[in-house]
Formats: sequence, C-alpha cells, structure tokens
Amino acid sequence: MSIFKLLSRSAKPAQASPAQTLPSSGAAANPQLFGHDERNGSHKDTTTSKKRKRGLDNEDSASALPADIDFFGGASRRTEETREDDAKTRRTEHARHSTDDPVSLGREDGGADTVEAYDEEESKRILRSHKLKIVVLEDFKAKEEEAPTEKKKKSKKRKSKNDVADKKKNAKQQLYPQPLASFAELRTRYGISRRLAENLREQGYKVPTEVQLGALPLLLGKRTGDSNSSTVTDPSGAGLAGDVDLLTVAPTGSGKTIAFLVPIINALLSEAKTSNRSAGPRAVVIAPTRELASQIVNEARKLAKGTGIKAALMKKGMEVVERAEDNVSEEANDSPEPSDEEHGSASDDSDTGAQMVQQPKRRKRRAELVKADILVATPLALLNALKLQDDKFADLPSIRHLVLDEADVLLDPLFREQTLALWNVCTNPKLRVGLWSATMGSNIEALTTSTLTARWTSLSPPPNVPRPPLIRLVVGLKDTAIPNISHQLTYAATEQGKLLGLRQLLHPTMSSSTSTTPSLRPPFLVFTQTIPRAIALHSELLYDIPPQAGGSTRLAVLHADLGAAARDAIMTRFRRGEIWVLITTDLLARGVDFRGLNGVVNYDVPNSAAGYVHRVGRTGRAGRDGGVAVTFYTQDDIPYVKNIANVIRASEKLRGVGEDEGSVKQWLLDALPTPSKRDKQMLKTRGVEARRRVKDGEGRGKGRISTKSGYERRLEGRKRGAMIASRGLAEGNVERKAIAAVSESEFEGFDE
Ligand SMILES: Nc1ncnc2c1ncn2[C@@H]1O[C@H](COP(=O)(O)OP(=O)(O)OP(=O)(O)O)[C@@H](O)[C@H]1O
Repeated sequence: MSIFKLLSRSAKPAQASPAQTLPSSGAAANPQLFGHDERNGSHKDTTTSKKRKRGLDNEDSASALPADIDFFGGASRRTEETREDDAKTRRTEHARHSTDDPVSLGREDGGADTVEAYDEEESKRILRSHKLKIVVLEDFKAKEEEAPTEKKKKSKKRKSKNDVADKKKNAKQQLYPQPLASFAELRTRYGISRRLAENLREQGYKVPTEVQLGALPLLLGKRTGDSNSSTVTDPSGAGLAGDVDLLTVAPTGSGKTIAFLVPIINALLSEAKTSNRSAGPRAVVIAPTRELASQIVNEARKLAKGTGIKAALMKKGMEVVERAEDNVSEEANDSPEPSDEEHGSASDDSDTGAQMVQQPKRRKRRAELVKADILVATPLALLNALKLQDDKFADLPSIRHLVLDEADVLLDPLFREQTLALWNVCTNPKLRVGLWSATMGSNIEALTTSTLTARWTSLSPPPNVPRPPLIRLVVGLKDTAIPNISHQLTYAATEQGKLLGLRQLLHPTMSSSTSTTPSLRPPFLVFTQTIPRAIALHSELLYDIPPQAGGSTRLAVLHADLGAAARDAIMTRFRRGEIWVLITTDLLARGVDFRGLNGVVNYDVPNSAAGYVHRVGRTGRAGRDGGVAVTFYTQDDIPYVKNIANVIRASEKLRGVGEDEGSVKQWLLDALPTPSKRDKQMLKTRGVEARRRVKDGEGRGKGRISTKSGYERRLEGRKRGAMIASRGLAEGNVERKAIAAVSESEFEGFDE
C-alpha cells in the first residue's frame, strides 16, 4: 500500500490521521538528548547534596537529580511507576512554594522564594551528565594584565614564564555555572521579565534543553535570591555575571534560538528605560538564509509578545540608519527625486510587523527607516542597507547584541567578508557577541578571538569598560549528528539507482515495509547538490504521487533562484502539511525548523561532514524520536563518503547502537578510502564533480536527471516501443538494443 494512498484516506488529506504515529510529529516527550550515563552510576554519588535532601533519598544516583533535570534517564527508560514518583516529587516542590504556577514563583522584583542553588559539586555532576563543557576560551583581561608584567620583570624571566603558564592554564579553565533546572527558575533566580516568562510558558516549554540549561545562566548572569547576594558571579568564581561573549556548539534542534533570544529580549527590556529607542536597533541577529532569518523573527515575536520589544526581518527597501545624504536631501526637498524602485515597494514589508517610520520631508528614496529593537537579517541584505556612497558602510553604534546564527557558515569564505564587515560596523564598546552552531571548526574559534581583539583595539576612543571573556560552551560531541535519528547509508551505484531508491521510498513495497530498517514517511525533505538537479528531480517525480493523494501538489521544489514570495509560499505550504515531499538544495540544510518532519533524503551526498550533520538535523528536533535519514551514494561518491560514514557511526554510538548492529559496519569503514585534505576541500567548494559536469537535460551522462517526469517518459517510451514493435522485432539486434535503452530509462515505480 502506498503511503500516499494511506494518508489520503483521512478526512483531511493533508494530514496524517491521529491514529498514525508519525515518528517526528507531535510534542517531544523530552527535549534533552543526553544524561543516560547518569543511570550507569558513572558520576559521583551525591547523597549529601542539597537537592537530594529534598525528598529524593530513595532513588539511585541518576534519579537523585530533580525531576525536571532528569529527563534523560527518563526519556527512554522511565517506568510508569517512576514517572508517578517524579510527578509526586514535583508536586511536593510546588507545594513548598505555595503555588502551582511556575512563572509566578517569586516576587515581581524576582527576589525571595527561590529554590536553593546547587553547590559546585552538584553543578559539575549535572553539567557532565548532560555532556556540557564550558571553558574560558580567552580571558582577555588577564592577558592584558599579563603583558606589561612580562616586560617589566625581565630579570625574573623564569618566574614570569611560570606565571604566564599558570595564567594560560587558568584561561582555559573549565567553568561549572549553575545549571538551569527549569524555566520557572528564569523568573525566580534570574529575575527575567514576567511577560517574557509567561510567553515561554505559553509556548509549552517546560524542561530546558542542554544548551538552554548551560547557556541561559551564563548569559543572564545576575541571579536573584541566592543565599549570599542578589548579584553574584558563577560558583566557579570566573566573575562572569552575564557579561560574556559566547561561542556555543550544540546539536541541531536543541533549542539554540531560545537560548540566545531570551537573554537578548530580557536585556533590551531592562535597558528600555535608559536607552534611546529611536537611535536604531539594539540587537542584530545574522543568519545565512532568508528562511532561517524569517523563522528567527517569528520566534522572537512570540517570545517578546506584549513586551513592547519589536523584531523585524531585514527586507529590500528598509533603511537601518539615517545617512548623511538624507539630511542633504531634506533641503532639496522640492526638487524631483530619483525613483524608489531599486529599493522595492513598501508592500514587501507588510508582513514583517516592523514599525516603519515614514519620513515625509526626506528624500523619497530613503523613505523608510526600520524601527525595530531586534533586526534579523542575512549578511548581504543588511550590508546593502548600510552601504554609503563611497563604498564604505554606515556604523551601527546602537547595537549592543550581535548574534551569528550558524556562525561557522557565516565565517566561512562564502560569507566571511560580509559577516566581518557587519561585525566591524557594530562600534558600541559594550557590544556582546554570540556565535551559535551545531558545528564549529577550530579555525572559527581562532578567527573569533582575533576579530574580537582587532575590533577592541580599533575602537576610538579606547573603551573604558572591562573587556569580557570569550566563553565556549559545547554540548555533546562536537560536529556529531544527533543520536535520536536512524541513518541509512545506501549504495545506489548509479544515478538511475538513486532514482529507483527514491521511488522505493515514495512507494514502499510490502517487503521493504517489513524489513528491520525504519521506513521513511512523509513529510520529508530531499536534498540535491545543485539547483538544476533539484529542478530536474522535481520534474522527474511530478506525477509519482497519485491524484487521490493530492497528486503533484504534494511535491515541490525550493531553491535560491525562486523569488522571495514563492519561497515564502512553499515554506508555508510545507509547514501546513500541504506539501509532503520538498526537494531542495542546501538552502534548507541549516537552522530551519519543521517540527513534524519525519525524515531527510540525501539524494546527493552532502559536501562535508558538517553538511551531513545539518541536513539530517532537520528531523528529530527537540528530542523527538523516529526521524530517518537516508543517504544515497554512487560510484562517483565513494572517494568522499567515509566522512559521512564516520559521522553516522559516531551518532549511532551516542545512541548506544553496537558496532555490529549499526547501519555502518566496520567492513564498510575499512573499505572506504580516506579522502585527502584536498579532496575534502574540493568537495566542500564544488561538490561531486561528476554532477557539475553534466548539466540538466544535456545528453545521457551518468550525472543526469531527466527534466521530464517519469510519467511523461513512460508515455513516450511506450509510443516508441509500439513503433519499434510495429516495424517488426525480428529485424535484429538494433531494435532489441533500442528497446533495452528505452526500458532502462523508464522506471515504472512501485505500485501496490
Ligand atoms: N525547552 C524546550 N522544550 C521543548 N521544545 C523546545 C525547547 N526549546 C526549543 N524547543 C523547540 O525545539 C525546536 C528546535 O529549536 P531551534 O530551532 O532553536 O533549534 P537549533 O538548536 O537552533 O537547531 P539548528 O542547529 O538546526 O538551527 C523548535 O521547534 C523549538 O520550538
């Protein structure tokens, strides 16, 4: 039975019936990914800890964690009985605070009535069990203090060297800040705005994910109601108090967006009274694609609802700063003005929700000045808006918070120049920077450090504020795919084999549905290497979905050559469940969050291991189980596929899958060649060459995908076959070869 026919049986064909448990859909039981080792007793027993004293004495060391933190252990293995125990414990905790309303704990000023802080040992244990590692990557202040000391004390060179070594050691010191036990603590312990806390609760977030558990305390800094002080530093004594630049590496779908937005919105709210809101945006979030930027704006708006904080997506035609030429033109106001067409029309911005300020007396060309507190943009869109006549860029001194989402790609050669230019126009000495991604090479760390230093020393006048440290937070193993998805690495030999494999996924046969490997169910994404290949694959599959299941409307292609409106429309239809199979390029590989996505097909292998991590990370988000990632590879891909096989192996290891049971067996790893550095670089920049050489529709090369649908080609094939047959098949080999060629190209698909 075709999955499409099955799905189309429901009253609303666009959605699966509730009875069907589509793997990645629905609410995530537990958004956290790690912590199972707690149960194995790998950590120290904490019988004496404060939290344990609060009614958890009978549980083993893992369960000794507060219920809200111990979801890991619980996620896969917790019994009904222990769940009930946890619920009781939670109720007891709430009773202690005389309310069941998590966000209303504490007073308006955020004081009193908070749970006790963890001691350092317990903080360490919790952070370790959730695979969080936080280190001071660069303690610039200590370094600056160290420099003159070294100069002056030449005679004590040896001693000085020891000092430097000690300080270096300290600079890489590991931190164990208080982990965030629940979102309620954001209000009670960190005193975030009541409205912000309510907005978080309204969205149903209860348990913080690992990255939130570690990053929010670091970024919010100030803690209220702790026993010794209302404003305290972290227990490690690093003196952070929220004033840090942060580089975060955390798995895909682990909730990084909330982790960077909450502290920004909260800071903007507390600065609101003192800051000049008309001076321009105060926070900028840069993302590599328009789709991701628009998603971040939506998230920010939900979190900032009712707070007065505005978030806007940077669009064509928006102005961010008033420029000198605007003022000049004010005087020449009556003279004819150039057309404003190059900046797009105002209606383009109608869905942004940003307040556009009309400047009636100004030059028409610069008619709109965005008045948003948080501006979200792709690098080029923002740079274009800042471009001055002399090819320089206008400064943005109002920006206090800069976030680079998907920082590794933003600092990759493709975007590096633009991103650094934007970083440099943020001239506020109190600028705080956040770099976030699921993958981060060490070159990005080095680039971040050098950029921070270059920027700091170039500030004029020299800043009279302390220089914040650069902290690195890593969740889990760096550059690894999330453990909660099933991987399938499938050798398809040729392009035809891949097409056959994809059709098999669209129309699973009985034998494949009873096989042990999990089957892929719509909605899913299909990634190709290039735009022409995405377009061609879309044409090829256009009529593969039966009309009774919605036909060709269930299939769509999304790529960067489409206009903004078309891209938005496809995204909306896919999110609504109207499109079931979306063929795309790496445009959607990063950041984009489709909650109900059941799987990902790498029709063409990704260009790097990081590419694989991001692509497959579109499924299994927020801890959801059951997502499937299928990767086809051909003869042409063999030189490059080992990196991907290694990522799969590491992810399965995290999941606890044994070496013999995983989808990548040792013999395969041994057989695959290790790509050279040069090969990797070539792959990253150009993709698999064979697929570039053969352009869409040209000849019958091995990299070709037909631009005609399979259905159309079948019809043509039948006609041709009939003609050949009518000429008489007995005429010899020539015709037989022709028939063979036709039938090779006309795969019939899998019927029921
Ligand atoms: N604490 C939480 N509990 C449940 N769901 C959460 C929580 N935090 C975030 N989410 C949900 O998890 C999903 C993924 O979040 P988000 O897009 O921020 O992930 P990400 O870490 O930025 O991923 P990527 O690396 O792919 O960009 C979103 O749908 C978000 O609403």
